[in-house]
Amino acid sequence: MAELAIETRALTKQFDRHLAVNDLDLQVGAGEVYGLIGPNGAGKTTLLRMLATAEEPTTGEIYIHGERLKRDRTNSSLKQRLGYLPDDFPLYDDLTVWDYLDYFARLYYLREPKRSRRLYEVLELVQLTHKRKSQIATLSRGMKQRLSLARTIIHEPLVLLLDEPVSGLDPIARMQFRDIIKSLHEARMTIIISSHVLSDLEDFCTSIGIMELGYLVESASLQQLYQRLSHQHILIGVFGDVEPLINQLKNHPRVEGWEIIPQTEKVRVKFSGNPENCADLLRTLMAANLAITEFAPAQESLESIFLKLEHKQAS
Ligand SMILES: Nc1ncnc2c1ncn2[C@@H]1O[C@H](COP(=O)(O)OP(=O)(O)OP(=O)(O)O)[C@@H](O)[C@H]1O
Repeated sequence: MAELAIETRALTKQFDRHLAVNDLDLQVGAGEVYGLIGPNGAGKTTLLRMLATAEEPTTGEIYIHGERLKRDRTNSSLKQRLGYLPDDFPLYDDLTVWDYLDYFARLYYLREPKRSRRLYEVLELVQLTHKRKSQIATLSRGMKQRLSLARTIIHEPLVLLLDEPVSGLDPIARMQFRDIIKSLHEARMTIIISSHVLSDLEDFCTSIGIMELGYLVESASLQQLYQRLSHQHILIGVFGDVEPLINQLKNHPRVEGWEIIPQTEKVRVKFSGNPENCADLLRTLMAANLAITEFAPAQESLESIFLKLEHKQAS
């Protein structure tokens, strides 16, 4: 893995007799978008709050870019590198978008002319430039969430911690939020984003971690997950008789099974392998002079992969 942006070692948080986060070793590489999935009460918020120094760990350690993070006053510059969007942060309805962001920029000691420049920059990024003079009360829910994100990044943090930022947003608002996350990812920010629904995160995360009952039960890059578990189907069509196709399939080491689709000249093939193996199968069929009319690999969704891992709640 590249340089670690976030690392926790045996991180634990206990509330009375309840372990909300349990002996957690998390590693997030610099520049990753790490999706943290888990059902209600799994410990996601508690973990993010500890990473944001809003909560004191009971035991264990946190490192940000290799530097030990503490809640005391010893490392204020390190804390400046963090941006935290809690799931319930209030907005001030009476303020305009501009005044709200300006207020937070001042809290971070941004001075003019840099402050205005930065405000325009973040407004552009969250697509709210045209709303800068509007009162917050008049914004849609999606716009309010984008404004909250703008506040969270106003001081150009290196690490962004987002607690369920898309829950409650409609599909279009989600898509807009996702596009902004993609831009932040391109700008090499490291992002942890939590949700209790995998499908919210799957298409823009580079890694996924699953929490259940305070434990991190899975943590891997998307690529690793696909490689580890991906069994795919390939729909193959031939012109004419399917028998010669079946004979070829029998001899291919990556073919695990097949099913002839009734009343068609198509076969659904169960296949284990990467895209290169897939290309190899197609080459073999062509070399055998089969009249292929269709060759359509379909990758399994992450959701069904997780169901196989039996993290049913998280899916
Ligand atoms: N301040 C607190 N005092 C006591 N218990 C707490 C406190 N904060 C969290 N907990 C408990 O710790 C557990 C983990 O809660 P947490 O909010 O971290 O989960 P979560 O995964 O973020 O869930 P959600 O999706 O509901 O936000 C829960 O059982 C919760 O009741």
